[in-house]
Amino acid sequence: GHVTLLLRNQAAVDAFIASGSRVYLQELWRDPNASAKWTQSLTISAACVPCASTQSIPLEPIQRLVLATKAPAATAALRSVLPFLAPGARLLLLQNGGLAVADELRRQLGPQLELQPASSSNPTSTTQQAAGPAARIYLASVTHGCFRGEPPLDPPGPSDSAPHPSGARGVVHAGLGEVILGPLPPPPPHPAAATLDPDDSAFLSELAAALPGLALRPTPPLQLAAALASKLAANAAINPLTALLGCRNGALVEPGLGAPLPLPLPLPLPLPLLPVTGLDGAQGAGGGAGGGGGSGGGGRDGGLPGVMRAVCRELVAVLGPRAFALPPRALQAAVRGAPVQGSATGGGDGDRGGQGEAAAAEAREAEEALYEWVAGVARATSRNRSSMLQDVAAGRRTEVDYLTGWVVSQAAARGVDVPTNAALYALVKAKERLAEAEAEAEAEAKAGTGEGLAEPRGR
Ligand SMILES: CC(C)(CO)[C@@H](O)C(=O)[O-]
Repeated sequence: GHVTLLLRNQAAVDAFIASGSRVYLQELWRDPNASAKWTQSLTISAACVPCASTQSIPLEPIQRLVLATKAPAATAALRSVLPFLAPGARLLLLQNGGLAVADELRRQLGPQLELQPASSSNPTSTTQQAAGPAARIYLASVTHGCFRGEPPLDPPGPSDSAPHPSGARGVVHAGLGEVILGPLPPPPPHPAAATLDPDDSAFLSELAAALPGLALRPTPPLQLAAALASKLAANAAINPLTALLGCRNGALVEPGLGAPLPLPLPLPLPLPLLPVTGLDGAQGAGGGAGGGGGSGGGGRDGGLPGVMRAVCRELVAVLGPRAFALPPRALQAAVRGAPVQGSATGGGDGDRGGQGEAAAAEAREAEEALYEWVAGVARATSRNRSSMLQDVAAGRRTEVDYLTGWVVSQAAARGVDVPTNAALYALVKAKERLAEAEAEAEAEAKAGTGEGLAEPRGR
């Protein structure tokens, strides 16, 4: 089919055309030594919506829209293309924080997209999109590792004769993950379907077959909601910490850096820096900071893993222990080397402690499994600079409102205390404001010296 790249303004369209109207791809995961070949797309037309009517490119009714903006821009971008959507258009939303983006869409574009509002008490539909001409919305949890890169100026492959212009748009696919993609789950308390309806199934299977490099997994709404909740946990635990500390993901789980040092500390200690009189107290009380001593787990609740664990614990308290896509209990227990206890979901015999105890045990298991999964994501992406770290470093608005901010607002609505998430949220917002103020001051300084107005040098 015909692909049109919709960009934010005419300047971006002009720049894309000047760069050759193509997108280049390097699949580094296939060949990790950087010599992997660049391949190029066919020529792609580009347009911007506010100026589309004045362009020579007629914007045909959009049948399929891939919305690849950051979370804070998603609703506005979708609103801008509403008049161009064909009846029954399929919209693929790829943002981090899919659950928060879905909430915002319901609030702001619900009537236009015929979405079931969160407050609706009519649970008749299991997929929340009304029958008829309304758009069909799909959300995704994406775990591929990608970043923008510029291909070298020489021709990318033997079939290409001419070098491309400088500034060509390249994407480096560094880590192979997957795209868990399915129909927008309905808002709670409506039940989400555990199977795909035939129309969605046919569309998603066709897409998966057409794009094998994306490892696209068609997923029913119920399982998709769980995958989005788990991904949210990874983003809420990893992104704020890496953005605040300016570190790569792996540092969060690195022993001795993120993770607490084993106690007692190996000698010799760096004694010269410590006042001799305070030594006993300092070692005994300060060493287990973070509550590790109380848990009896050799400091397992301390250090940065302790913070990530607290983020997971709070998420389980807000969304419930069954909201996440976690490995089956037997597998979790096997991984930890622990015997599987009686069912915590009720109905088991020997239910002496009553339901409260069973629920607490289930919550503890979910917290532990969620933390293990999140720590695994940090290890698997250890060389990554998280998207939030990159946003902060570039002075851009982060997605924190759609990740930690969403957790905090859901917690408030349900009367649950989430002190760790609340603190991380406040810190990232402060960091955002500081970066913004710095960028403004820098721009003003440049304008004052005329530096920002200089002609670009060379070509
Ligand atoms: C999983 C993740 C945290 C890895 O860097 C990624 O979703 C990100 O950077 O936002």
